[in-house]
Amino acid sequence: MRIYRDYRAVPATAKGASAPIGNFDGVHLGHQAVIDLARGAADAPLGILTFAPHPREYFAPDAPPFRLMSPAARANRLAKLGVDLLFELPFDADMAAHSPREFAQEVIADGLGLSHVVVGRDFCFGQGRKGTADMLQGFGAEMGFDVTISDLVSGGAGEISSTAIRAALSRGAPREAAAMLGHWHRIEGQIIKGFQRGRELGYPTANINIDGLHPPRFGVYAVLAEVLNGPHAGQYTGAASLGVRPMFDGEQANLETFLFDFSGDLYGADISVALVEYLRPEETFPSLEAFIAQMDADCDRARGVLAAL
Ligand SMILES: Cc1cc2nc3c(=O)[nH]c(=O)nc-3n(C[C@H](O)[C@H](O)[C@H](O)COP(=O)(O)O)c2cc1C
Ligand SMILES: Nc1ncnc2c1ncn2[C@@H]1O[C@H](COP(=O)(O)OP(=O)(O)O)[C@@H](O)[C@H]1O
Repeated sequence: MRIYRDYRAVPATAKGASAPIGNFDGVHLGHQAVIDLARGAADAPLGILTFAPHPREYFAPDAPPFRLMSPAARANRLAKLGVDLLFELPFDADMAAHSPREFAQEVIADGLGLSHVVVGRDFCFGQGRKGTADMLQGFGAEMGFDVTISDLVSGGAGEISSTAIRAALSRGAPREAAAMLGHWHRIEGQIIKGFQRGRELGYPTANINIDGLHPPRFGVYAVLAEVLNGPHAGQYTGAASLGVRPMFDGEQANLETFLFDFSGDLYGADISVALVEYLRPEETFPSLEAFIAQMDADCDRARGVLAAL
């Protein structure tokens, strides 16, 4: 998958793609359906037209974090779906100032040269969100690209949306989130140094920062982990603690993963951690012995959960 960030500098070899437009936060089943429509619509490379940062982050930079995934995690997921060309355009003052017509002309037609575009029925675009899916179809007829308008995909229990997935994660229901995502909810990042306490407790953990991401319910989870690079790259099972570590008066929330049956140095590698089951909230314990006994019990339970998958 090739990634382009400047719509004014897309080479001729990357033009002509068939692409859905959207934020694709989570790359959930609804997103996958529009991606499949774009894949099937034209005999052309499969593209994605998306933005980074998310437009809501641009317009409301101080709002609480809501993203399900970082742009890097989104790119990894899209590459796995067979996307050829990712147009990850910066959402900035220049982009926000495009009227619907200017966006269609300068970005879609001239910049990316898309042959086919797929958007959902509720799609809005351009300055002030004034552009609609029907307007885009009109621009396409004029400017030379086809537009498919997709109906919204619903799951068994209702509409599939990033909002509903966030709500499931906030409740500590990662399986409900996974049913809407079509895959486990994963948190990805680079393994950073913590306070080096874990190894003394017998539970060294691979820590990642969760800044900028929607926080799932804090607590202990059974997890599937993938170390993405470095000498220990591979798949692991584990137990992870998401939160602020009240036992040690932590403040900065992070995700700390203990990998089963592993020892080695993981600092600097990237890890992708899939939340499978919520086991319990974070707690404080009267002694380190009691804390370690609880972590032993957590790991036994997590092994059972993961063995049953
Ligand atoms: C299975 C598991 C359960 C945990 N449960 C708690 C908990 O209930 N309360 C808490 O404060 N920290 C909990 N933690 C986080 C540990 O406090 C943290 O990983 C440890 O202090 C290591 O910190 P460090 O990586 O900064 O050295 C848990 C960690 C694991 C792996
Ligand atoms: N089974 C394991 N699971 C997770 N990390 C491990 C494991 N074994 C060794 N490590 C290494 O130990 C480091 C964590 O040790 P820890 O004492 O918790 O320090 P930190 O506070 O920096 O997280 C990890 O980043 C990794 O390099």
